[in-house]
Amino acid sequence: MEYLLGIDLGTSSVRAALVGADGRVAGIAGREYPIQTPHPDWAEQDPETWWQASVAAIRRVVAQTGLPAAAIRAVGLSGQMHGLVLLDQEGRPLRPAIIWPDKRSQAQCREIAARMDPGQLYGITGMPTATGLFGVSLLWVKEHEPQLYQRIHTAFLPKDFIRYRLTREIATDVTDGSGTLLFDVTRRHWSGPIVDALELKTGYLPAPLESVSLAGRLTAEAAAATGLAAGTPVSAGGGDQLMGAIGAGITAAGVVASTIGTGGQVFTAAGQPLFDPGRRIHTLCHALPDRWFLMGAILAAGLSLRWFKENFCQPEDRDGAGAGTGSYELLSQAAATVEPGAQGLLFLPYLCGERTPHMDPNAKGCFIGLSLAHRQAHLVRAVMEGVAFAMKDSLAVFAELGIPVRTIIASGGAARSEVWSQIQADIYETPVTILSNREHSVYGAALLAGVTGGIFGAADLQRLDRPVERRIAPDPDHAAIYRKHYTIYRSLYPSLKAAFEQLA
Ligand SMILES: Nc1ncnc2c1ncn2[C@@H]1O[C@H](COP(=O)(O)OP(=O)(O)O)[C@@H](O)[C@H]1O
Ligand SMILES: O=C(CO)[C@@H](O)[C@H](O)COP(=O)(O)O
Repeated sequence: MEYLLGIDLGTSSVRAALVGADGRVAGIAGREYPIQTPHPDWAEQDPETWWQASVAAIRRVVAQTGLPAAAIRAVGLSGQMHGLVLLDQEGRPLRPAIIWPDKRSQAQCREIAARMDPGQLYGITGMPTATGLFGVSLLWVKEHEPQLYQRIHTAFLPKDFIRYRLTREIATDVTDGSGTLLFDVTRRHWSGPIVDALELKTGYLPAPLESVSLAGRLTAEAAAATGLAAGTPVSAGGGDQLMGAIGAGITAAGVVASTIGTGGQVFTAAGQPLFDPGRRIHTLCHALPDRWFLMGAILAAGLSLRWFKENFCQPEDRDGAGAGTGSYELLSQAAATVEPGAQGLLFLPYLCGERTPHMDPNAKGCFIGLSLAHRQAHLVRAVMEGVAFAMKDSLAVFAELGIPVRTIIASGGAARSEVWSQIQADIYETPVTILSNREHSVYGAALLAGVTGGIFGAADLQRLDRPVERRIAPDPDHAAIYRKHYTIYRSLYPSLKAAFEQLA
C-alpha cells in the first residue's frame, strides 16, 4: 500500500503522521518545543528548532511504522497560523518568528485603523485587525527593526519554512495567506491596495498556491536529513484549522467544528465568502479551491485550564506524573463532582485578551461569584464552563449571520475529557460528535497530500469514512441552567471593559 506523510507544525509541538491510501492512520509521532517570551508581550519561536523537531518527528513515525521511504507517495503540511517568518537572500531566518499569541503590536493595530477604514479592510481581508497577525507583525518589524526590514527577501508563514527546508522552494498557500491581514480573501491573492496603504512591499511575499497544489519535491539534502526519498512530492498545504477542516470532513455548510486546544476555534465551510458587519469572525480561504471558511477564534481555551493546573493544582500536577494528560484526568474527575453552574461561579477566559467576539487585547481573565462555599473543583468546572461559554459566543455570531449549525464535531485536548465534552453539548444545546481520529490537522494535511500525489480525487476527501467514537446529547436540565448563566456571562464583558482598560 502507498502512504502519505502529514506534518502539523503546532504552537506547542510538531506532529508527523503516516496515513495509508485506505485513509487509516498507520502511526503518529510528535516533538515539543517552547515559546520564547523575551519581553512580557512577545511570543517567538526559532524556525531552526521547528525544522529539527520536524526531522525528529518524521524519523520517529517512519521508524515506528517500519515503512520504507519508497512507500511514501507525498508529503502534506499543516501549521500554526498568522506567524511571521523572515528569510534573507540566502534563505536564512533573519530573526525568530513572531507567532500568533504575540501582543507587541498594539500601536500598529491603531496605525492600521488610522491608515485604512476598518470596515473596508475587513471587507477585503475577512480578518479583524489583531496583534499577532502576520501583516501587523510585519509593520512592527518595519518600524522597530528598519535595517533588518531592508534585508527581507522572503516573508512567509510557519509551515512554509518547513516546506522550504524540504524542497528549497519558496511558497505559501491561500489558506495561510488569508490569515495575514494583507490578503484579498475573495480573489484568493495578496491585496495590492492594502500592501500599498500600509507602505509594505509585495516583492518578499511568495505567490499563494491553492492548498492541493504541488509546491515542490524533496531535495537530496532534506532526504538525507529525514530519511525520506529524494523527489517525493510536497503539497502547498495550509493553516492548521483549515487542514483540521479537511481531516474532520468540514467541507460543507451545517457541519461545525468546536476545537479546544491551546486556543479555541469554532468553524465551518461556505460556498462563498461571508462578512460579519460586527467584524467578529474570520473569513478565510478554505483548502478546497471553490470554498471559504468561517471561523470564530478565542485565545485562552485549553490554555485557561493549563494555567489553572500549573499555578493552583500542584498535587494534581504531581499525581498526574507531570505528563499533562494524567493531571487533566484528575481535574476532569474533580469537575464531574460539581453540579452544572459551579454553584454560581463564572469564569471569563480572557487571560491573553480576546479575539472573537470582543477583539480586545486588554480583556482580562476573571472568576466572578466566588464565595466560601467554593472549593478547587468548583473553580476547575467554572474554567471548563467559561471556555465553553466563550466558544458559544462564536456560535451566537454564526446564528446572527444565518450560518447553519446542524452538527458539532469537538476536537482538541478538551475532547479527551468526558465532562468537558458534556459541558460543551449542554452549553451549545446541540449534540457533539467526537471522531475516533482526533488529530484532524495532521490527518487533513496527509489527505490533501493524497490529492497532490494522485491517490485521491478532491471529492474522495468528502466521501471518506470518518468513524465516530461517541455522540453526546445535551442534557435538557443542564442546558436550562446554562442558558441562565450564559445571559449573565454575556453581560460581564461590557460591564468590565472600562476596568480592563484601566488595568492594561
Ligand atoms: N485529558 C484531558 N482532559 C481535559 N482537558 C485536557 C485533557 N488533555 C488536554 N486537555 C486540554 O487541552 C489542552 C491541549 O490541547 P491540544 O489540542 O493537545 O494542544 P495544542 O493546541 O498544542 O494542539 C490543554 O491545555 C488542556 O486544557
Ligand atoms: O490562531 C489560530 C487560528 O486563528 C490557531 O489555529 C493557531 O494557528 C495555532 O493553533 P494550535 O497550535 O493551538 O492548534
